[in-house]
Amino acid sequence: MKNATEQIAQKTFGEVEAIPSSQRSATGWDMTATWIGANANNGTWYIGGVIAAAGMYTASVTLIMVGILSYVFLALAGLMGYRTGLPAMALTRASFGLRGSFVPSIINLVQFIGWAAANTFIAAISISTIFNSIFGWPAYGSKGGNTGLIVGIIIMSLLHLASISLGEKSVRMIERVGIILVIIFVVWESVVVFRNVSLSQITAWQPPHAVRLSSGAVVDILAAFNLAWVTAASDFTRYAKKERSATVMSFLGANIGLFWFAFIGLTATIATAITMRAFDPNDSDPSTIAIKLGLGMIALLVIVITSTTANAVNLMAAGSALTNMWHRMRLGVALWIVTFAATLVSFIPLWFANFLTDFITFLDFIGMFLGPEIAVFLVDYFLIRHGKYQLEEFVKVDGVYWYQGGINWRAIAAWVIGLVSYWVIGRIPVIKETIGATFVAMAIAGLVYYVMARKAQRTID
Ligand SMILES: Nc1ccnc(=O)[nH]1
Repeated sequence: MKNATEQIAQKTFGEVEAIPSSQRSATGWDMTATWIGANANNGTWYIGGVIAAAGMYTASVTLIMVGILSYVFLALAGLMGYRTGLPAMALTRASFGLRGSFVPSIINLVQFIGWAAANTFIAAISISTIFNSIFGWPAYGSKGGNTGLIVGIIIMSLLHLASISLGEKSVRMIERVGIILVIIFVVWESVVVFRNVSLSQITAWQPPHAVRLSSGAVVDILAAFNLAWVTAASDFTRYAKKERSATVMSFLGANIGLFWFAFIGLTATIATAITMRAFDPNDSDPSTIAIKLGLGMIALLVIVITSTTANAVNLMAAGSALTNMWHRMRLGVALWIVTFAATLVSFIPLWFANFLTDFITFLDFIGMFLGPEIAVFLVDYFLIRHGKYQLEEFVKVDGVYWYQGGINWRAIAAWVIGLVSYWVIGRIPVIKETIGATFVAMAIAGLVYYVMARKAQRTID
């Protein structure tokens, strides 16, 4: 125990709260359900439709490989949260420095608000399409088509407010009911898809040359899509009772949600392209497909519910990032702020002609910023610190994680090198055609950080 003078002498920076094992209640099933719920939604369906532009074979092989690799990173990040009890952004204090962790925190705040807005907009497109078919409102993209979108955004935002104000329990309830509706809908839709076209037709279909996506482009799209969850992992796994739940179950849940929904989006989009004899990646919207295939009202329900559950995870992660920077703010208040911000951001695509282009740009930024960041904090925890962080150092000015003035410049440098690499490598044709830039940039950032951090450790020893 420190005496009073020592405590005054020891200056602190912010606050972090570790969840002790006595307060942990999340089971393996909760972890699986959280990550299935996170990925079993409209956005995943939509991304499945987007990668259809690479053809069935490239799209599905890439989907599986990138999913497995990305969610190994999710499991590793989840393990950090489980072992320490700390939220994701507080954990980056150890690698980036107490002050340096503001960089990952701001990125997380922006990207999770961005995701909530993207999912809201994707849901609003669906809602407006359904209003068009049921009430004859002008369709998305035609004159007056914004009315349906605006109503859709408002419906989604009210549901977000309801889900955060009622707290975690209500989200869990929505999740449980939602998953049953989703299963019914998805089975139904699969039956309709395969009644109209055969699997062999789907695998034989080739995208038109003008819109064809290379395999590297698909890797980068999917990597960004999947890695975006990694920086939220600890926010949830720190409540897990068992290590296996935090790691294996998160891994399984995220992959199940991803494969399940992206495959439906993929096959349904190709099926639409075959039956309509025209391919449009914007057709990947589930309700466009639902209506073209003769489904309707139930699609609306499923879309709204699943987007709400996914966004509950996004808003929680954004709120948590805000509290790492603004420690006097309670999580509840932070949640209200990020939810309002997400509502405002959801309206932005209304002013741009093509949501798909905006969305791909958003993913490009995520891959560039997050990939190298994830590489740095995983290398720091597992390789530099050998899986041990000292909890009491997380708030100490001049402590182990203070580095120079609160910033670990080595982490920042490795991260910047990683993101410049992403930018440069992504422009090399052979990379674009094959493995994509994201994982290469991660490897570079991780390696650079490892070398610099080891060198620094040796000089101290
Ligand atoms: N793939 C995703 C990552 C993060 N947030 C989402 O809503 N979706």
